[in-house]
Amino acid sequence: MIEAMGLRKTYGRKVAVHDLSFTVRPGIVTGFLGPNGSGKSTTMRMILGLDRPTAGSVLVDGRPFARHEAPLSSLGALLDAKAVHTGRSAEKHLRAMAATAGIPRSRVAEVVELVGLQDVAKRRAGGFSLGMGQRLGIASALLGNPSTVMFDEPVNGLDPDGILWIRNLMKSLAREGRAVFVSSHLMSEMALTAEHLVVIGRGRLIADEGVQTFIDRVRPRGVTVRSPQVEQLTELVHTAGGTISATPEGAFDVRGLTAEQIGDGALTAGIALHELTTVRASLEEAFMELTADAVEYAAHGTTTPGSAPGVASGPTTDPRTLQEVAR
Ligand SMILES: Nc1ncnc2c1ncn2[C@@H]1O[C@H](COP(=O)(O)OP(=O)(O)OP(=O)(O)O)[C@@H](O)[C@H]1O
Repeated sequence: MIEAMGLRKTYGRKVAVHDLSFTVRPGIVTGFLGPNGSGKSTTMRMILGLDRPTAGSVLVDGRPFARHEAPLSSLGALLDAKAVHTGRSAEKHLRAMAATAGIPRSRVAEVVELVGLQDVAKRRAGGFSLGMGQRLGIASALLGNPSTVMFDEPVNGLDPDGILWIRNLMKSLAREGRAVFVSSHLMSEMALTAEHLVVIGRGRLIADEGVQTFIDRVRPRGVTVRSPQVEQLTELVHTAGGTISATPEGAFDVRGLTAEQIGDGALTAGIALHELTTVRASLEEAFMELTADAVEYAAHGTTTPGSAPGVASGPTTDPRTLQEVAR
């Protein structure tokens, strides 16, 4: 478990991280998202004690990481997979790490198998491909059987097989009850992997909430409707102030009205509907919208003056209900 409390980091006059507070809980994958330069690496470095906070503090399992007697058993981290430039074999590299940390040798074979490096464990790690290096970095992070794992951009540069492997690994580490904290630029990947999100922009907290809650903060993209009564449907939508356009799949994309409004209006007007689906924003669309100007937004639960553009309260529409329109 990671608890950041009022974390702040300045470099000269540059404020890289502003009063950041969040918790990474056990048993779930928490995604750490933010545009480039938003302070993710700086935050991770402060968690590991590699950078000292200008203010605030961060605890790993209730203590600063540096104060743990067996740090590798509390937090395992992969910050830069390319950092493993070693002339040693993967096995020797892991054995040396284990010996330094007082971890039994038998654990080396376990992690080698866990990350699927058995066949190449005796090969020089310096000659590893990016994917193999990534696996070795993860093996190093898991060596101490830590209760918390933290990975910075673990899927960068990996092929689809490697990405799938990392996704499944993260989920299984969380299922084992570990706290998993992972940053990534790949939103579609995060949507599949993470249950919870910590989102920052320009060093400030934008969201600390479930993935679906985050997505629901932006307007749905529209409503997909199928109906054999095209003319009546079109008239209904236009009269209520919505827009309607045909999709290549033979359905209609309705904007400016909710599915409930369309459904109720169609019922009153006697229009048969064969499909009525709200199209939710993707995580990527929500992320782009909510981090577009990070300074304008506040963490969930706090307010900014006026309502932040893009933060949904439902589509704007004709104040009349569609039943009224249909009558
Ligand atoms: N050692 C440093 N000296 C001065 N400024 C720094 C230093 N490290 C980071 N910064 C600045 O702090 C801000 C946050 O950087 P950081 O690397 O933490 O962001 P990030 O979210 O990890 O970005 P990316 O996704 O591009 O890796 C950036 O503006 C960066 O230029």
